[in-house]
Amino acid sequence: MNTQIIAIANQKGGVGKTTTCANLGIGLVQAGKKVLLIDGDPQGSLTISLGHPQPDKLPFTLSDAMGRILMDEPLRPGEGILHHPEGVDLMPADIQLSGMEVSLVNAMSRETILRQYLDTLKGQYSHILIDCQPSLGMLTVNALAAANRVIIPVQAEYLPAKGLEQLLQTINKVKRQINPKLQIDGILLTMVDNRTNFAKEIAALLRETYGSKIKVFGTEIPHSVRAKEISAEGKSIFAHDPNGKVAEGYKNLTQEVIKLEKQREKSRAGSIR
Ligand SMILES: Nc1ncnc2c1ncn2[C@@H]1O[C@H](COP(=O)(O)OP(=O)(O)OP(=O)(O)O)[C@@H](O)[C@H]1O
Ligand SMILES: [Mg+2]
Repeated sequence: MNTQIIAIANQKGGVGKTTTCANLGIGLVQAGKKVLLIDGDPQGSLTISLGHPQPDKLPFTLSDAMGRILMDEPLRPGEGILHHPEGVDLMPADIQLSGMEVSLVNAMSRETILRQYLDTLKGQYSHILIDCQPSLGMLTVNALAAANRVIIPVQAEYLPAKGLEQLLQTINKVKRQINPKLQIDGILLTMVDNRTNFAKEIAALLRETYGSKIKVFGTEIPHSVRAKEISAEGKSIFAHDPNGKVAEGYKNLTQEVIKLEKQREKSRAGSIR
């Protein structure tokens, strides 16, 4: 299986990375895909939002898996992977993962430990989504080194000035030095309040500034309290508010993501022919 590995990254906090990871992941499951989510944040927000309120009580988390790779120790097939009732698999994270940031500093091939871990799982999934922490540290670099695609959620409420530049620089550096396959899928506007023109202005500004280089997804995720409620419920927006506008947003995003990979496959096939 040609596994698509998508990092959901932005070093700015609270822009909708985790919400997007969970709901795009479950959206892909509903579209018939086999999906693994990786919680790449020591805060464990993705783990919590998928029904595990105390990640530090879990017997095995991403830091254990990466530790095995670092120590060259074997992993059992699927070891520590949790199954969510809505059909998605999850490699959880807890606060121990913050220690990994330190362990990696002096490790050999430190940028590719996560990639090596995912290599052991790849054949089993059509899609692996990585929820990044809000920083550009070693864990995010590991996610970018493992991925072939990046989605950048941007909260439509603020002008994403300097931060985005820095993120794009990091992505380009990883692409140049470690992972030439890495491609930016696009910028995703989140928490869009349609009562104001702000999102439209920001989208226009983003397209003007980056449009020639980076796609801004046609889908925008609307702001809704229903989206805020889901992390406490441990379920997706599709289960919590199936007919709401956020569910519709993530459904459309799922279709855009699938369309992108089909387009790329086609152009690859075309260039081989
Ligand atoms: N479409 C939405 N409408 C309203 N609230 C939302 C929406 N999407 C996410 N939120 C809320 O905004 C907050 C931040 O979202 P989320 O945790 O997904 O962001 P994040 O980028 O992962 O944050 P962090 O950088 O801390 O990891 C959460 O409380 C979440 O419930
Ligand atoms: Mg998060």
